Amino acid sequence: MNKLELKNLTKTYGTKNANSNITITFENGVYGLLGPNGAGKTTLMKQITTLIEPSKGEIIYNGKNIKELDEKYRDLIGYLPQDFGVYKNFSAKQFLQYVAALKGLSGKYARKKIDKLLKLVGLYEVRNKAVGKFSGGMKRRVGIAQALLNDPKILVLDEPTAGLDPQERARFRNLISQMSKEKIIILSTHIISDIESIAKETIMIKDGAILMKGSHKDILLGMEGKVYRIKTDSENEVYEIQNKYKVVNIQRGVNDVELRIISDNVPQYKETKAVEPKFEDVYMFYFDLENTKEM
Ligand SMILES: Nc1ncnc2c1ncn2[C@@H]1O[C@H](COP(=O)(O)OP(=O)(O)OP(=O)(O)O)[C@@H](O)[C@H]1O
Repeated sequence: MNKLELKNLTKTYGTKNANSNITITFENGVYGLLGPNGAGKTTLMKQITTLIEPSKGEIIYNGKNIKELDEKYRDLIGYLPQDFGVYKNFSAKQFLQYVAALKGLSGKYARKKIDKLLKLVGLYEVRNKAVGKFSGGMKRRVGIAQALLNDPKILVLDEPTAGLDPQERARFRNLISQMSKEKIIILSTHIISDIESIAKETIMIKDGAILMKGSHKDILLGMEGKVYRIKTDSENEVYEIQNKYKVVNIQRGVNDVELRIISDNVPQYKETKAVEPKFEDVYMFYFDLENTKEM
């Protein structure tokens, strides 16, 4: 069994809540935390990894409070922080040996594990090269390898795909999917396509609180009948539509303009068509469109 329950987690700094009343149950699989900068994702991840103590609420792992489990709980965690740094002069292998030693792993077991992980993240061939010479994506992969050294049951990845190119991102998604059967994997991202392809459940966070959570399908269902495409050749209408509705996308053709909008009521324009919601619409509806597109 692998079950992690967050109950009413709240973190207060002075008069400000970095998060409040977060209640979620995680079981094996990938969970995506989606939200704009400052929404409270990092705070939540640090609470889960015990780096931040909640001001209120509790965390229960397999029926036991993690305060009681203490070291036993920390041994189950693998964490890739957002600001993960590596020692530039170390080779990938030396760096992993160093982290392994910090985690209390040594000898033949550690050596075997390190080789296995270097192969898993595709860095075995360059294992003796200085990490300082690695690309951003390669450094991120070293970060993922170090998070996996202790065979974690709970893997927490803060913005793991930041700075990865599309090929590296695809590789990363495959890696995560392969591991998700026997682990709880919690990852935060701004990138909708990360969530669409691997998360079994998405938790949308805004201003420190959960806005919505559910499967991709459940979340899209909530937007059913709210997304429309309007075509017009009148600039006045474009202006009016932009003022009246949340516009997700706007495309200018030679003779007309096509707008993708979100509305609770059917818009009354000549060329209006209801369309299938996409995850991007959901994000736009609740947050803003900035930072959501794959770079
Ligand atoms: N040590 C602190 N003292 C005061 N306020 C803090 C502290 N840490 C975080 N906050 C505030 O709590 C809120 C949530 O921060 P958090 O870092 O969890 O957001 P986030 O969603 O992870 O954003 P990002 O993606 O930028 O890391 C922010 O408004 C932030 O300014």
